[in-house]
Amino acid sequence: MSDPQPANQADTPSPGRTQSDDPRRPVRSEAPSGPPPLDAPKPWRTEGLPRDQKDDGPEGSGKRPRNLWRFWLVAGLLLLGLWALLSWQDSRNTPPTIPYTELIAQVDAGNVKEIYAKGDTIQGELINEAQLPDDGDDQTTEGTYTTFTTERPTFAQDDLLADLQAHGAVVRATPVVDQRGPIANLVSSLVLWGVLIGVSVWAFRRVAKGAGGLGSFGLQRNVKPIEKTKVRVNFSDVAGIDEVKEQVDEIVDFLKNPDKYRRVGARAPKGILLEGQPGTGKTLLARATAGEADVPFFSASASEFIEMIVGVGAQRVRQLFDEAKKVAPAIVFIDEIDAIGRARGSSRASGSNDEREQTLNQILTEMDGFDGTEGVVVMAATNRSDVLDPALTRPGRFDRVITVSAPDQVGREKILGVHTREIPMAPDVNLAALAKATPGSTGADLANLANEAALRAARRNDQVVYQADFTNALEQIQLGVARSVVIPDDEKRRTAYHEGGHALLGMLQKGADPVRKVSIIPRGQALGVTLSTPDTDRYGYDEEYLLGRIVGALGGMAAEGAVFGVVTTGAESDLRQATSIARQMVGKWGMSDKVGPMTVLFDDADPHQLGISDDTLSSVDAEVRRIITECQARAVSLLREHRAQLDAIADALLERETLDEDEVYAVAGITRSDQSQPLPEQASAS
Ligand SMILES: Nc1ncnc2c1ncn2[C@@H]1O[C@H](COP(=O)(O)OP(=O)(O)OP(=O)(O)O)[C@@H](O)[C@H]1O
Ligand SMILES: [Zn+2]
Repeated sequence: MSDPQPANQADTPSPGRTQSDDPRRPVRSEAPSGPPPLDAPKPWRTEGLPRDQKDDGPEGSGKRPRNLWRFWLVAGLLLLGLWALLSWQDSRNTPPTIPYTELIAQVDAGNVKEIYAKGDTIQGELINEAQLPDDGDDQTTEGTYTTFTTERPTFAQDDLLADLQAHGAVVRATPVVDQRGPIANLVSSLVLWGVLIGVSVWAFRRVAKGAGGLGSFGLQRNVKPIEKTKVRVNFSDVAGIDEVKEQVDEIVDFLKNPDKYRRVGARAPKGILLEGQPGTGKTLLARATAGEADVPFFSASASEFIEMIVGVGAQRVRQLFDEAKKVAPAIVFIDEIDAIGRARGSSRASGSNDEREQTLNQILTEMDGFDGTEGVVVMAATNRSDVLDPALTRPGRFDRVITVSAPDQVGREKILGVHTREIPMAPDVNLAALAKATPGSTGADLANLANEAALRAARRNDQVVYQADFTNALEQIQLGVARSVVIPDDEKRRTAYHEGGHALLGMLQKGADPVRKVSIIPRGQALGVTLSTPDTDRYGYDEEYLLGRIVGALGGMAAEGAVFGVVTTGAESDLRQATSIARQMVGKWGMSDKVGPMTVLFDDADPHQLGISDDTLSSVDAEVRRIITECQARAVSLLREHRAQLDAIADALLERETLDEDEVYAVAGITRSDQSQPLPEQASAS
């Protein structure tokens, strides 16, 4: 799941659980052992491309085995040549073997210059050339010889040493004859060094290439080319974001009929920046644009560029654009552009700065280089357009920014429609109801929901998917996967009161999001869960609502305190959530008279560096503490006042473990109808 669920989820976790702390995107419901994201970003994507269309050229994915093969072939040939040379030299230099009696004869003739003996093997050199004896020994060769080798028979009784000395021959301990000629020695040492140096250079390059060029040798061929992809996704696969689709329509038209624009000297926008939270379909939209225009799609993830050694990122950018220009009209898509496009000096930039800047500069250079007639349109995606370097959004670069936001209820229904096209569904499936129950969900969340529902039917071996599959899948996604652990009775009771506290306060406060589900079945790290979601999509919140959220978040701890008089670790994430909302109220949304209407809290920056004084910061702390303390007092007093209702919910939870919306309101004796009055929708999403 790439995106938070629209759930105000209050739970009793063990330590270590993280929660979204932005109340505008109510709390993320974690499915701790949920499936991996459907579309995990890969550096170079290959999309739905039939095998035969894949560009699998010499630099394609088949590169690695091929180059290795060539390497071993060359190395093998070299070794073979060396071996042949050496044995030729050896054969030329190997002295002929003579009979021992011949040696004795030469010694007696005084013709032996020097002798080298090791054990019974004797080598030596004559003073004058002598005729080889023709004794039929197959080891002797015809002709004359000066150097020789021979074996001394073990039964020989002569005193060879005395004989040799008597005839003035030199007896040595080192070989008289060098077995290897000088050429062979030179060649073998050269080859040895060559191989050593070659192997180390090769290994170094492999390492230096990092992910880019594993297993290849040769630098230029190493920059991984871009998967050119024929896209088979088009606008019919993108739903619920019609206003955004309209904005890219013009680009589709330009890519389809570049001449129409060229004729009148009109230029296509060079860069389009798609901005929006994860999972809203930015990548999908870019691909669909390419699919709709029927042009090649080049996709790269910016974070991949900066994992390389310095210089390679820029080189790959150059290649990306070169490849695109070759087949223009085309779309170049750069995902996660904020990974390289963060404003300089920003604190959370990752990767080496040099590499980031070089890569970014290369992208800017490439974009500046277009005169708009090449037909290459650059699309980039980010979920943090606020941190981007202004150089990126200057005119002539990514000057068209399209915000892709989470779909509204109608949009969600359409997206569910897209993702259930291939799913056989029972007549009871009600996509509209599902869309209503999933405010804040993104396209990716909904795609995941549809898939999870289908998986449930498949596990049952069913032919069709029922509404219950969808609602159960949704529950699992929103609440987490149930765990089968045995919880001791007293802890269960405490959890029942803890969740009961959250639920009751959620139901009692005017304007709060309705409670949808309360459960004391342990899920993931949590011992229990209370889920509230709004009735309608909400885009902005008022102070009263936010205070209600804090009161509700503190409700679990307050209930445990009121009933058992103890504080447990179960409130950790509740406290984090409450604190986070309070801090943002004071530091971001101007909801404190003391601090006033100014921004003190910045997402990315240290307030000190921005010149916020310590005085101001400590008054923020004081205001946060005041808000939380007041909310806590309110939680405690509300629960005391409504203790009977709290007991009723806790008892029902102990008995049934999970209560749905109707049940929990019934148990508490609260009627829902007059509960929520939708707030006027505000357009400001940030
Ligand atoms: N508007 C939509 N219509 C249909 N399906 C959608 C839509 N939005 C998202 N999806 C589904 O969610 C998946 C993930 O979306 P996508 O990768 O395009 O999101 P993204 O905004 O690029 O996310 P990220 O920022 O994480 O890369 C898509 O492959 C698609 O299945
Ligand atoms: Zn809690």
